[in-house]
Order: sequence, then C-alpha cells, then structure tokens
Amino acid sequence: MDILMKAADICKDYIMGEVRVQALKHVSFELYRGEFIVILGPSGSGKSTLLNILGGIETATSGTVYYEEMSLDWGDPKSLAAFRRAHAGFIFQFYNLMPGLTALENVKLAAELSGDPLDPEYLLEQVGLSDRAEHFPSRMSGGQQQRVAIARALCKNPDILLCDEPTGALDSSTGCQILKLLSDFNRKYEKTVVLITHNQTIAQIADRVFYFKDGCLEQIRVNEYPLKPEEVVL
Ligand SMILES: Nc1ncnc2c1ncn2[C@@H]1O[C@H](COP(=O)(O)OP(=O)(O)OP(=O)(O)O)[C@@H](O)[C@H]1O
Repeated sequence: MDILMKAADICKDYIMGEVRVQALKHVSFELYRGEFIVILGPSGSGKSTLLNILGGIETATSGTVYYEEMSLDWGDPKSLAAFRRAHAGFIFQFYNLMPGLTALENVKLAAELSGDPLDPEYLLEQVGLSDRAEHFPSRMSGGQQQRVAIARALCKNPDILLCDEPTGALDSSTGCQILKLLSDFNRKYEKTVVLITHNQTIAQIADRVFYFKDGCLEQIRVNEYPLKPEEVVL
C-alpha cells in the first residue's frame, strides 16, 4: 500500500512551570493513502495533540513526521504553513466558520488559499446546502454549519482530512450524515481521513482503529469489514 504519512518516534512535552506533561510518548505509525482511520482513547490521552502535529499546527518535541518522502521541517514555519495549505484539511467539533461571511463565502475563502481548489459551489451542492449558499452561519443549524465546514475543508482538495470530534456536538442522525459525507469523500477521491471520536461505535466504519492511552499508541486494530456510516447506530 502507498504510504502517505509516517510518524516516527514522536514525543510531545508541554512544560508548565515546574511541571512537564508528556502528551505523546514515542508514537510511531504509517498512514496509507485512501484509508479511514479512527482514533479512540480517554480524555487527555494525546489524540488532539497528535492530530495537530500531523497537520502541522503544532510541532513535536522529538521525532519526525513524514509527508510522502519529505520530513516536516518544524524549524521553518513557512514550510509548515505551505504543507498545511497544500495538503491538510481540518474539521473540528465547533465549526469555526467566519460569522460575517455567508456559507459560500466561507468556502470560497478556503479556495483562495489553495493552489488546487475544488469548485466551492459544487462542494456546497455535494454537502446538500446549495439553497443555503447565501445564509450566514448564525442562521444555520449545527449540522448545517458542520457541512459548510466540511465543504470548506474539502475545497482545498487536501490529501489528508484531520477531523477532531466532528460529530461531538451533533444529534445522532445529523452525526450519521456527517460521517457519510466524510466516508464518501474518503472512498470517492481516495483521500486519507483521520477522525478522533469518543464514540466507539464510529470505529466500526474505519479501516484501522488506533487506541491511545496515556500518550502512547497502545494498539492498532484492522477492521476487515468496515461498516458503512448508514449501517452504524450512533
Ligand atoms: N497547550 C497545552 N499546554 C499544556 N498542556 C497541554 C496542552 N495541550 C494539551 N495538553 C495536555 O496534553 C495531554 C494530551 O492532551 P490532548 O488534548 O492531546 O488529549 P485528548 O486525548 O485529545 O483529550 P480529549 O479527548 O479530552 O480532547 C493532556 O494532559 C493535556 O492536558
């Protein structure tokens, strides 16, 4: 299988006064192109820290992250920004839309930052929101805002989509729709998706499940028969 990203012996420490928090301890793995990864683990186990390091939002204390053959250069903020812009898409629990921009303008803004964007109007149609293009976020439900956030993330045409609890604030049927969009993107365009969740049920749709505990990647489980999002009961 084609390796898209690789984490080699990643450690992340946060120093707060006299206290050192070891958020990640010697974490190593490979991510394949086109696979769907779910990350599970208790609160504080290092899941978000890892996602942020994979996306070039945070730097590791030691170790190396590779994107294809290239190692991310944590000493060079410009090259990290270039990596983020060209290759990584983010979806968070709270949608972080620009409140003063319409749905379409939010997506277009992301397109302007990308060298190889997908068509914003097409993406809004794909997430079922063509008729809401001119609406501001404050006039949309949580599920609709998350769909705009997904269109915005996909618009950059990223190779890897990093999702931190994307369904955490949504009711189960809206959460299911969001998972379906992510899964469709994953299968249709063969893009890698990494999704953090506290909901073990969601792990059934993954190709592989990473279990974190106390900053360590304790276990990787392969799902031989991943379920479709519409087959899981959230
Ligand atoms: N900016 C920071 N400064 C100091 N400590 C931090 C910072 N970010 C995370 N931590 C600490 O690092 C550890 C891992 O945090 P992280 O947010 O990665 O865990 P998580 O598994 O994503 O938790 P949750 O499921 O609650 O979001 C925790 O002990 C947390 O308090």
